[in-house]
Amino acid sequence: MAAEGVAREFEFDCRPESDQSFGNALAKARSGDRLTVDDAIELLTTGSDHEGIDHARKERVLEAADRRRAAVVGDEVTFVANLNNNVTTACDTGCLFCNFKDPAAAFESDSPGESPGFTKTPNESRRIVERALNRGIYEVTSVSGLHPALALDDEHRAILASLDDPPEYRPPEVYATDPGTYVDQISAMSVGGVHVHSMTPEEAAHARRGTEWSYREVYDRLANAGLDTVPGTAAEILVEEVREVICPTKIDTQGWITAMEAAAAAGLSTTATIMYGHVENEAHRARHLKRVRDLQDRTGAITEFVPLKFVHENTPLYERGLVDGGPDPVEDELLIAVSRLFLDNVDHIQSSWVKYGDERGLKLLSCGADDFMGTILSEEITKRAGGSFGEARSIGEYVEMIDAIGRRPVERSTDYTERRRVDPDDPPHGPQLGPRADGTPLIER
Ligand SMILES: C[S@@+](CC[C@H](N)C(=O)[O-])C[C@H]1O[C@@H](n2cnc3c(N)ncnc32)[C@H](O)[C@@H]1O
Ligand SMILES: Nc1c(NC[C@H](O)[C@H](O)[C@H](O)CO)[nH]c(=O)[nH]c1=O
Ligand SMILES: N[C@@H](Cc1ccc(O)cc1)C(=O)O
Ligand code: SF4
Repeated sequence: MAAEGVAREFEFDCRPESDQSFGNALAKARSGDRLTVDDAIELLTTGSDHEGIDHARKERVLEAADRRRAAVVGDEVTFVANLNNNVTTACDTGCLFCNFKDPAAAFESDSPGESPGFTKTPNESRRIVERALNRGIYEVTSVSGLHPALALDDEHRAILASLDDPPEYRPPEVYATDPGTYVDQISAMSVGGVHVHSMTPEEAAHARRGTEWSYREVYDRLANAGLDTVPGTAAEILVEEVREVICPTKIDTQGWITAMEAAAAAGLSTTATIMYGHVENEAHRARHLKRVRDLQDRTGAITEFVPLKFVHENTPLYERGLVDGGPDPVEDELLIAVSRLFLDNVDHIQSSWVKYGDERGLKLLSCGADDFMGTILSEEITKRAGGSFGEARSIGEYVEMIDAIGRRPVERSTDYTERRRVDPDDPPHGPQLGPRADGTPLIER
């Protein structure tokens, strides 16, 4: 384990410096002017002309963001009744911030011992979604490792099998469990009117490897199979010098943007994320926000922005001493606030109780965030990285927490087009927007 204070310093080209002043940046933020990257650097650092955070200035940034949130979306706090159903943990991509993955070799039929993670067949996925639908959920989120046997569809499988040296491909027969194709999994999960939120840009890249297919072709076929919206993870930090350190074999910034544009062109709306608090600095965060805002100017397809705090405990970045922890709470607050102020074209900013816990997650709802994520019912990414805030929230817990901070609890659909205000004084509380939801509580405690 890395001891405190021994984290390696990186010689990045991009430094948190600017020609702007904190005062000017704050004035622009308050009056609703579109912010520049330099403005964002000033706000994220509370002034790049001095070391450390100025707490009085920080409060001014948070206050401006909270006001902006109130002006854009009012006092509603939304949440979704959803299920996470990740298909497989097999992944050889080797991102240094990730402990969700297991080496694919551990899943081969002749591998000794039990494999540490899981791979589900399409039938298993269907049964899991069916059961959750009966409990009232209406969204399934599915993000997975890049299993070497996963191909887009049968045609893609045949192409990969015919290549002399196929990229990251091994036939399903090699493995103890066949995950089927992406199209098999999506159509299996697309049952009973559930909304399928799946196929990140990284997964879409895996679904076209070894072919000349465009991302548009891939997302068109997936949409035909029942895909509804796309999670904008795999964004991490959209600056090459950071990706080279934390995820050197992942798609690059341009690849991520191309995939997101293709999803939008295929008629799918998306979320967008940032995974922050590892080796990057405030100038990288600011540039990332600019790339997301530019993308949204072109597509208008991003329904929400999701800041993901880096959870460090069990990750190679931490174990190898490249970082000595994740972001501190002040950085979380400023990141949420500046996301709200900078992304003037994205309506919703999510606070993740999985990453921050309830107490900090609620605080972030007063720093610019207005969405409190989903019930999820199962969680593996953060848990495996060392997070400990649990795997589910009930509608009752949502209502109680949101009411306690004086805001209005609202159940929403994935794309926010359907919304239902929940009356805190009329329990019991259960989901009502799902195709089989009848208001029965999702989780009995
Ligand atoms: C685990 S991957 C699964 C989907 C797919 N393999 C991909 O990379 O897009 C989904 C996302 O989880 C997030 N993630 C992984 N490990 C994390 C960690 N230790 N802390 C915070 N977020 C993490 C990353 O943002 C990553 O893009
Ligand atoms: N922030 C996290 C999420 N957010 C996704 C939501 O649950 C939901 O799918 C989305 O808002 C679309 O409606 N999911 C996680 O599993 N972990 C997070 O940290
Ligand atoms: N699965 C991601 C979170 C996520 C999922 C879907 C989204 O649309 C956005 C974010 C994580 O836990 O880190
Ligand atoms: S972040 Fe995704 S691609 Fe990277 S190692 Fe983890 S599961 Fe694999």
